[in-house]
Amino acid sequence: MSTPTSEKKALRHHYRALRRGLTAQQQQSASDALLTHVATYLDKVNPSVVSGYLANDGEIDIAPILALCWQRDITTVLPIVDPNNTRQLVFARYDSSTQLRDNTYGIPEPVFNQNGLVPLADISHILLPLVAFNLHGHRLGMGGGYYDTTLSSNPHTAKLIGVAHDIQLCEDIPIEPWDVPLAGIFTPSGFSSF
Ligand SMILES: Nc1nc2c(c(=O)[nH]1)N(C=O)[C@@H](CNc1ccc(C(=O)N[C@@H](CCC(=O)O)C(=O)O)cc1)CN2
Ligand SMILES: Nc1ncnc2c1ncn2[C@@H]1O[C@H](COP(=O)(O)OP(=O)(O)OP(=O)(O)O)[C@@H](O)[C@H]1O
Repeated sequence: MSTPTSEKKALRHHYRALRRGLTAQQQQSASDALLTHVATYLDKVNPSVVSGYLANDGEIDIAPILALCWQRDITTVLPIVDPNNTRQLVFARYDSSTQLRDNTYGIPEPVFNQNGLVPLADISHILLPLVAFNLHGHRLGMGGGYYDTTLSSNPHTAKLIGVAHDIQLCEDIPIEPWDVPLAGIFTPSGFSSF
């Protein structure tokens, strides 16, 4: 029987393969185009603390965006998969001197250090890596439930903004009760807010 969970699994497989299939040149131009949209947005909203990610598995590379934040004195943080607490993320300060190590999924993340942690409540904007998205603010992530669980079980005021390649647009994303909606999405073709 097809369930939202099994449908999500099949969609994840499809959209992860699509983004991994982009050439290095397509990835580079996607990242360049994204930077121009985000730079305009940063000028407008002047965020205090931005959460990002380090691209993996064909995700669009936002390293230039994080570097731009540093130039503008905007604090940047990265998620850390909490090894002691299933499905929870914590957030650690990230700058050019941050020591990284690979997490359990092979994604680089800051070495856990109590002093470097930034409370979720202090984050103004979270750039969420997506596997697929629709234009109503629904998203499909990697399936760990990390962002959904963290954002639904801890108080926060962060604006949730997805980041994806245009080819990750999918109008039939199954919606489950715990899915936390996005306020907007950046793709190389622009910014949409919902
Ligand atoms: N770059 C990046 N960083 C991120 C995320 C992300 O999606 N992208 N996350 C967003 O949540 C968190 C990590 N969540 C992840 C959840 C599952 C898998 C993953 O590869 N799952 C395997 C199955 C692993 C297993 O259970 O054995 C797979 O689907 O193949 C990766 C990251 C935090 N950091
Ligand atoms: N708020 C929550 N409370 C309890 N379980 C949850 C919650 N959110 C997600 N889960 C669990 O996590 C699993 C993965 O959720 P889902 O398929 O929505 O992941 P995702 O949105 O792709 O992942 P992510 O949030 O990491 O980007 C679900 O099967 C569900 O069991």
